Amino acid sequence: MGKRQSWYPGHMVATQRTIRELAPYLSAFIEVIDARAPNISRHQPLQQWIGRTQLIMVMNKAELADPDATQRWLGWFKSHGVTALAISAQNPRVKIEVEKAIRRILAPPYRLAVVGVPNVGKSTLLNKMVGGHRVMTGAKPGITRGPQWIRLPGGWEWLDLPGVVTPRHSEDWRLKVLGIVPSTAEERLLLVEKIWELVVPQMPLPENWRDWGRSRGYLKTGGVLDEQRTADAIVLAFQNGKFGRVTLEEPGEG
Ligand SMILES: Nc1nc2c(ncn2[C@@H]2O[C@H](COP(=O)(O)OP(=O)(O)OP(=O)(O)O)[C@@H](O)[C@H]2O)c(=O)[nH]1
Repeated sequence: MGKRQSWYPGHMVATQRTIRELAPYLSAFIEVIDARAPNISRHQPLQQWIGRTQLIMVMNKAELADPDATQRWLGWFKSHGVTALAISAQNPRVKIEVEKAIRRILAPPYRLAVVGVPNVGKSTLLNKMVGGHRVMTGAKPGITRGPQWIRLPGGWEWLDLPGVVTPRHSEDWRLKVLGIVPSTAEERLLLVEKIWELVVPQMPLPENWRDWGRSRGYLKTGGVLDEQRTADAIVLAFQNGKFGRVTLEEPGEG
């Protein structure tokens, strides 16, 4: 219980202060969200923290999301006056796509920072945007990891800041399914039921997830199914898109 309440609050206070202080010097904040859960993977207070600085919503891991749902989300953001784009940070063309989108709405110099909840692909995106220019500073205790500017030709200035913010609904099963909030082994035995309900209609899969585990040979001594190993494997496979492209929330749901 205690662990749930103290989802690194000290870190959050520091992040909020850093973001508030930096906002006036930046052209835009790039908020990376998970395209499979674009609302609950947002950090709602961010808009308020950054004041009048532009917010660009980047729906990452789009290749894992339902493409029709992604279109609905892009339309929803547009209708709410929010600049949004759907990307795959692992795609080799991502730098070109993101730069093009930014050029459309901002003028140089482009002073940008990437923020977002854990595991949405912030580092992957930043590394793609700055190529080999990223300055790695130690994240170990005792080594200060402050924000650093990475200046590139063409007026691109990326701020390498430890921009992790916390998800608001940290108990939401969807954030656990996506690996944004860590799940316990026990929770994964419940998450697997939800995943199975979602993916069975889309894929040729056995009706019961346990049969999937048996077919993979996830057995303990004596031939008994290893439920935990099966559940862990299913959660991981879902996160990596092995059970198809699934979006977990629709615009306007809540
Ligand atoms: N399938 C897929 N995986 C991605 C994509 N972008 C990042 N990842 C993976 O998602 C995981 C998290 O990526 P990171 O770039 O470390 O995410 P982060 O937001 O910096 O994570 P924190 O350091 O926890 O804040 C890694 O395993 C990446 O390889 C994407 O577009 N598609």
